[in-house]
Amino acid sequence: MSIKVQGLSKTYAKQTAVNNISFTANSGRIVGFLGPNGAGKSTTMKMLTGYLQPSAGSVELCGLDVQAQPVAIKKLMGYLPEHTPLYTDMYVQEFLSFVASTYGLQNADEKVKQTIQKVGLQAEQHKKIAMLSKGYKQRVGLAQAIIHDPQVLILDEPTSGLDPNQLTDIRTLIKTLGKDKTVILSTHIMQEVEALCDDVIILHQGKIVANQSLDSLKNEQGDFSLEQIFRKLTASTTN
Ligand SMILES: Nc1ncnc2c1ncn2[C@@H]1O[C@H](COP(=O)(O)OP(=O)(O)OP(=O)(O)O)[C@@H](O)[C@H]1O
Repeated sequence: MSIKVQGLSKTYAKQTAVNNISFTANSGRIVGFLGPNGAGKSTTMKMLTGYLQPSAGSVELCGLDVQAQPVAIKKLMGYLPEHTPLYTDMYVQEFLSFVASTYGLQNADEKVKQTIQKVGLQAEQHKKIAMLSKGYKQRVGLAQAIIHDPQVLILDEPTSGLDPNQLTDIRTLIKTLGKDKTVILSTHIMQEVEALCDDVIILHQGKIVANQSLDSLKNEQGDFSLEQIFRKLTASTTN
């Protein structure tokens, strides 16, 4: 099992953003992490990657505790945050070489070249990151997440800001990556979930309201579209 989350909670001051959630995810599966704005998706993803300390509960990636082994964890997983913190004064190639060096990668130049090709940054590689359009900055974010070939990929809204052509390219890439990795991705685009995901976790007000394969969720809910199912499961306001 690549990801094991048990009793995970996060409270910011008085607000409970994530409320005692547990789930697992396996290699070779792409998990869609869905929920309305403010449901707790980004907060959960930050805890999965060790960037945020949970208020309670634990996360294991490939058998390692995220809090106890933060350095080992970084090598196992790639993370594309919602707002990618890029070194915007660096050139694309220079930045990716820097990232490769932080992982101590062998054949770093070759890895940088391959990654630039994978995410379609060839034409932009000699530009400063600050000069790139939003969609291309997103590609640099994705490149830094995959350059070390991690077993687990956590992608927070990976296709936000991409034009329709870029969307197709990046979805194809994520689908390919998902064949031998565990991918958790958040998105608000139901079409994307249909196109990419094997499994779906829906969060609502910090709690899990659905956690199953996409097929079983759709079968269970009869003739409803995924959008209708999402609305039904996230309609109540109990807080
Ligand atoms: N640093 C913070 N301090 C206080 N509250 C926070 C902080 N970060 C997030 N929250 C709150 O926690 C809740 C969950 O936020 P989170 O960003 O995890 O939601 P989300 O599901 O990713 O939303 P979106 O789809 O809008 O990106 C929200 O109510 C948010 O206002």
